[in-house]
Parts: sequence; structure tokens; C-alpha cells
Amino acid sequence: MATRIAINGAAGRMGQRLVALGSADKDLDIVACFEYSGHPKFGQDAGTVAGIGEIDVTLAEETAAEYAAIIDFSVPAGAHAAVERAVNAKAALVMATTGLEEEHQAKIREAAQVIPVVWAPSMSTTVNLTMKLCEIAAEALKDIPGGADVEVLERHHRFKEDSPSGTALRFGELIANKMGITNFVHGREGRPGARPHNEIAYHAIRTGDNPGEHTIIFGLLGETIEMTVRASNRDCYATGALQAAKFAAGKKPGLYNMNDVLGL
Ligand SMILES: NC(=O)C1=CN([C@@H]2O[C@H](COP(=O)(O)OP(=O)(O)OC[C@H]3O[C@@H](n4cnc5c(N)ncnc54)[C@H](O)[C@@H]3O)[C@@H](O)[C@H]2O)C=CC1
Ligand SMILES: O=C(O)C1=N[C@H](C(=O)O)C[C@H](O)C1
Repeated sequence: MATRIAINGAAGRMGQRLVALGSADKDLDIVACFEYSGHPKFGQDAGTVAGIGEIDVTLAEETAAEYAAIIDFSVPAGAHAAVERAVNAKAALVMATTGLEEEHQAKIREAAQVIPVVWAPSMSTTVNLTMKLCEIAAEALKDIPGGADVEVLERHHRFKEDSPSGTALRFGELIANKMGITNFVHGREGRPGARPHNEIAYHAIRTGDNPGEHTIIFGLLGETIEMTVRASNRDCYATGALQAAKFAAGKKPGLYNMNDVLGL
């Protein structure tokens, strides 16, 4: 039987891809598409907005339909609403929204005590695989003579509202945990002096319509490792989120990540 899902932020860049790809998946049934009531297309058919033709689900704030999982690609306020919707519906939550304040993050962790939650800053298979590769590199280089300088560079479209990306922050967190790094900086200016070893720096580029690219640099004396993972469209994220919804539906309450979904 198809997994009944709801999409929060359904008229957004990601929401539209979820509607399009979810509608094409015979193992999924999109029964609700939530949107901000002030959105200019509120009340319209979600399929029409996504460019795939009508799916008989309108962009709304409420639904009488029951669903097994809700996927959130919205904004912090939308994520807050998605958590409440999921808990009230006793549905699994796939949380993809980034740039969340600590209070929102705490609410997600609290919800995971009563519903299954898959929470990841990137739902892309290749990004989560690259995270694993970076952890291997960090472990191997943590005591390398001369040290390894780690910098995280991310590139996104001009419309992205948060910075650095949630994915970049997660790369830094995973590497820092392996290398015992405790200092984080965002860009550099003035005369900061020589770079200390105990530091990870983030650099955010915002240009055009880039759907997401991350480069992780391990800079040694005499040699450098650079790992780059880039998306050419948003479908990698939508596909991963839809897979996460299938994974989480019916699971016991708890906090899961994309390694659990992908078996990494
Ligand atoms: N985890 C992942 O794999 C990925 C995460 N993201 C994140 O997803 C979020 C959304 O990204 P985009 O789709 O590009 O943004 P977007 O701005 O195109 O879409 C956000 C949508 O949320 C809607 N929204 C706002 N408040 C709402 C509410 N209270 N209830 C329901 N909907 C509401 C907006 O009207 C808009 O349609 C961002 O935080 C982004 O960083 C984006 C791509 C991949
Ligand atoms: O806003 C985006 O587009 C993306 N945001 C996510 C993040 O902040 O990590 C994931 C992906 O890079 C695309």
C-alpha cells in the first residue's frame, strides 16, 4: 500500500520538486500540501504550481486527510509548524529545513521522543557519502606532522536566506569531532594573523541558481586534499527526502539521520 505523505512548504523550490517526483512514485500518495497562507499561490492545486498538472491537492494550512509522514522544506517558522503538525497527526517527520535557531532544534529533539524524525541538512546520497569520506580523512590526518588545515567552502543560489549552509556546518561539526577542533570562523578580514591549527573556517558563495556545492579542503604542508560534491539540480535532495519518508513511516519514535535511511 502506498505511503501517505504531506509536504510542508509545497510551493517552494524544493516543495515543487517533491510534488513532482512524489506524484510519479507509485509507492507514495501525496494527500496534503501545506503552505504559508500569505503565499501568492495559496489555494491553488499543488500539482499545477509544480508544473505537472492537477493532483487534486490544494495548497492549504489544514487538512482532514491522514498521513504517515510529513516532509518539511520551508523556513524556521514553517519547520516549527511542521513539528506541531507531525506530533498532532502522530506522523513521522522528515526535517530538511536549515538555519534553525536552537529553540527550533530543541523542539525537533523533543518531538523525536514521541514520533520518528529523520533530520538532515542534506538529503543527498552523495553529500552524506562525502561526509563519511571526510570523517575518514579527518581521523587519518588529526595528528599528521605539520597539521592539516580544514576549510569548508559552499556555493548556493542567490535566493538562499541562511549562511553558511546547514550542510557546511555539519561537515565542519563531523570533522571537528574527529580532529578535536574547537574554534570556528566565518570568512576572514583585516589582519587575523597566522592561521591557528585549532580552527575550521567557513566560506559562503551566493551566485546565480547554484543548487548546492560543497568543497572540503584539508591543507597540509606540501600537499592538499579537496573533496567537492555538487548538485546539478534539486532532485537529489527531493529523492532522498521521499526515501526518508518511506523509511520513517511506521518506525518507532526516535531521531534518525540519512545514514540510517541510506544504510551508510
Ligand atoms: N536537507 C536538504 O536536503 C535540503 C534542505 N534545503 C532547505 O530547505 C529550506 C527550503 O529551501 P527552498 O525550497 O529553496 O526555499 P523556498 O523559499 O523556495 O521554499 C520555502 C517554502 O516554505 C513556505 N513557507 C513559509 N512559511 C511556511 C509555513 N509556516 N508553513 C508552510 N510553508 C511555509 C514558503 O512560502 C515557501 O514556499 C531551506 O532551509 C533550505 O536550506 C534545501 C534543499 C535541500
Ligand atoms: O538552500 C538550499 O538550496 C540548500 N540548503 C541546504 C543546506 O543549507 O545545507 C542543502 C543544500 O545544500 C541546498
